[in-house]
Amino acid sequence: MALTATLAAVPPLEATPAPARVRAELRDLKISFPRPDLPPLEVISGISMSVGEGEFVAVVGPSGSGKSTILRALCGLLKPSGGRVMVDGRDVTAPPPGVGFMFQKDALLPWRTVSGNIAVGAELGGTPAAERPERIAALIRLLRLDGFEDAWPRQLSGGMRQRVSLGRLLAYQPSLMLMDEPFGALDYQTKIAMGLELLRVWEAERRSIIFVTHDIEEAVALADRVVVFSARPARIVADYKVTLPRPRHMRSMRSDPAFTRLTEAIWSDLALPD
Ligand SMILES: Nc1ncnc2c1ncn2[C@@H]1O[C@H](COP(=O)(O)OP(=O)(O)OP(=O)(O)O)[C@@H](O)[C@H]1O
Repeated sequence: MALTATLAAVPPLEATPAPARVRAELRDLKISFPRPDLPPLEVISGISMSVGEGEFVAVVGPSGSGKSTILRALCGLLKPSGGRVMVDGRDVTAPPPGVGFMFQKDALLPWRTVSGNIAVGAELGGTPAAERPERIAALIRLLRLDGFEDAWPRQLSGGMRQRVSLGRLLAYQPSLMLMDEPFGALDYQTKIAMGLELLRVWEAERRSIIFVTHDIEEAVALADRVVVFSARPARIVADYKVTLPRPRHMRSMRSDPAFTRLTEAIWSDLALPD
């Protein structure tokens, strides 16, 4: 595969052909935080990007560059200092309907079972009560949690807990999933397995995803696009289209020269040491 095709940086927003439907859009977004006795801390300095329907976009960048901050802005938890944050064409001023969040640390309710935790998503997402049992059972099968329906969170491994969190997120039926290092706390093998699990689910359900990670290989392995942030104040230093075929197979992909070239290009963008 030609290097230029694999590493083709997506042109700036104005020139990007419109995806089928834009789910989320940041337009010249600026975010600063006030500080006592100091000038405001400028965290985001003019970021423009959009995420199309069913698109999987990974965001990588140095620690403290503002990756979580843009997710919080998309959730309506932060007011921009400038520019616009839009979900489904509307400016975000409060948590928008249809946007679901998943963090590194699971936030399962310890007093609810696996089914009960997934049910929270269905309840919040407005699934009619009569349809919930079937939907929850389908998610339990999809996430390979069969046999653990009645287990308590404390009885689960870290990977299983994140699968339940993912089940709860999917039960909410979000049109946009914001994932902030969801597998960052897991061991290497479980992280790879969870990445594959997420891809399988995403291929079945095709929700739009913004996936923040520190892990360049994870970003390339999972996403349709990888957006690279600079150090704070963040701007976009690259926006790569990942042309690796789907479904993705971790082992063969890791030996694909296109995979290596892309991870190395991002490594250079982030100015990581050799
Ligand atoms: N509510 C807040 N008030 C003041 N400063 C904040 C606030 N939230 C975030 N910051 C600052 O904004 C910067 C970016 O934080 P953010 O959590 O978005 O970075 P990140 O790229 O997600 O980092 P990491 O990769 O380490 O998780 C940091 O310097 C942080 O201290």
